[in-house]
Amino acid sequence: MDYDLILGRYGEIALKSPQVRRKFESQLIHNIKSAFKTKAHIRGGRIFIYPADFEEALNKLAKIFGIISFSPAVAMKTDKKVISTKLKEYVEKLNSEGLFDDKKSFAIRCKRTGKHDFTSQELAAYAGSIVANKIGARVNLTEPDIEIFLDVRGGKTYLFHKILPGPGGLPIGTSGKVISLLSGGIDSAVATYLIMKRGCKIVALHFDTYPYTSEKTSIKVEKLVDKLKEYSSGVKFELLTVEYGEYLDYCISKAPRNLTCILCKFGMYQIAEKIAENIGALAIVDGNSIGQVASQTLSNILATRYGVKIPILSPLIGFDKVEIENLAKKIGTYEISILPNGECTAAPKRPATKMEPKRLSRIRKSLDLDSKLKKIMKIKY
Ligand SMILES: Nc1ncnc2c1ncn2[C@@H]1O[C@H](COP(=O)(O)OP(=O)(O)OP(=O)(O)O)[C@@H](O)[C@H]1O
Repeated sequence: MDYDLILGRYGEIALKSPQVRRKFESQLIHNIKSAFKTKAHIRGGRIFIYPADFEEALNKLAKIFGIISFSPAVAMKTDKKVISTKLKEYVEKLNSEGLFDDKKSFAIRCKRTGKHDFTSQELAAYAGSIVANKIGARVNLTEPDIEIFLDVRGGKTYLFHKILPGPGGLPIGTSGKVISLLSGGIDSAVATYLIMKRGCKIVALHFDTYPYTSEKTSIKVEKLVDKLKEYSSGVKFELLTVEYGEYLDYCISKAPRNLTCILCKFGMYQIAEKIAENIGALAIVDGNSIGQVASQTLSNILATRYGVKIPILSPLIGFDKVEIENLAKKIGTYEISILPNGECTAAPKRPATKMEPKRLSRIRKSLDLDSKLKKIMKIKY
C-alpha cells in the first residue's frame, strides 16, 4: 500500500490544561522526530507524521510513550468524487495484497469534524456501496472481517484500515528525572519501563557486586539499557555503575550474616539518594514487589528505606511474578534478564525477614556504614 502519512493519536495529554498540553505535545513531536527521519506536527488532537521510511516509522512509533494508537493512511481532499476514486484504489490494493475479497465482510467507520454537506452516516453509506460494488463483499457492522476508516477533518479526509497500538503513557521527558536501581534481573527492568511510561527521564544506577556476582551481570545490564533506550527516543538515558563488592565484604565480615541483603539494599538507597541530590533527580525507582523475596517483606522494605528523604517509587509493588514476567516479555527485556549470570553468593542461607529500623540505625552507627559508603561512592559512567 502507498501511504501518504501516519495519523497518530494520544490519550492523557488531551486532558491537560492548554499550557501543559502544548508543552507535552512539543515534547512528543521532539521524541518522534528523534526516533526517525520525518516531518511531524499536531493539529486538532491528531499527530500528522510524514516519514521517509514507513516501515521504520511504524516499528519506532510502537515504542514512543504518549502515543495510544496510530494508522498509516491515505490523504485526500474532502470531496465525494475524490473519496470514491481513492477508496476504490485502496480496496483494490487490499484485494491484491490478499487482505480483502468477496468472501469477507466489512464495515465503513466514518468520523467527521467540520462542516460538510453530508453527515457521517451518509458518507459511510455512500462509501459502503462503493466498496460493495468494487469487491462484491458484504457489509457487517457488528463483526466485520475488515474495518475501513474514513476520518474527515475539514477539507481533508484520511483513509485507513489499521489501528496499531502505541505504548500509551506520557511523552518521556515531561515528568522530571529519576534514579532507577537496575540490577540486571527481570523486575527492575520492568519497573524502569513503567516509570519511563509516566514520562520520566531515567538515570539507571547499577551496583556491581562482583565478585559476589559474575562479570556477566554488567554485560546484562548494558544490554538491558540498550533495550530500554529504544523507548527513550529524544531523551538521554544514562547508566551509572558503583563498584559495591568492597562494601559487601565489609558487611559480611562485620555484621550478622543474616543481615547482608538488608544492609546491601540499605546502602543502595543511601548512595542513590546522594547521587539524586547531585544530579537533580526527584525520586528513586526500584523493582520491589511485596513479599516476593526475603528482602522484600514490608518490615525489610521499611527498614532499608528508613530516613531516605526523597520518594522511592516501586511501580511493581502490587504485581505478582507472572504479571511482571509477561510485561518483561512484551517489552523485550525478559530474554536479556534471564541470561545466566549465577546467584549472588553474598546472600545468606537464612536472610532476616523482620528487620527493625531502630536495629538497622544502631548497626549503621556502630559499623560507621556511612563512611564506608562514602568511600566507595565512585561512579563509573
Ligand atoms: N545490583 C543492583 N544494582 C541496582 N539495583 C539493584 C541491585 N540489586 C537489587 N537492586 C534493586 O533492588 C530491587 C530489589 O532487589 P531484589 O534482589 O530484592 O529483588 P529481585 O526480585 O531479584 O529484583 P530484580 O528482578 O530487579 O533483580 C531490584 O528490583 C532493584 O531495583
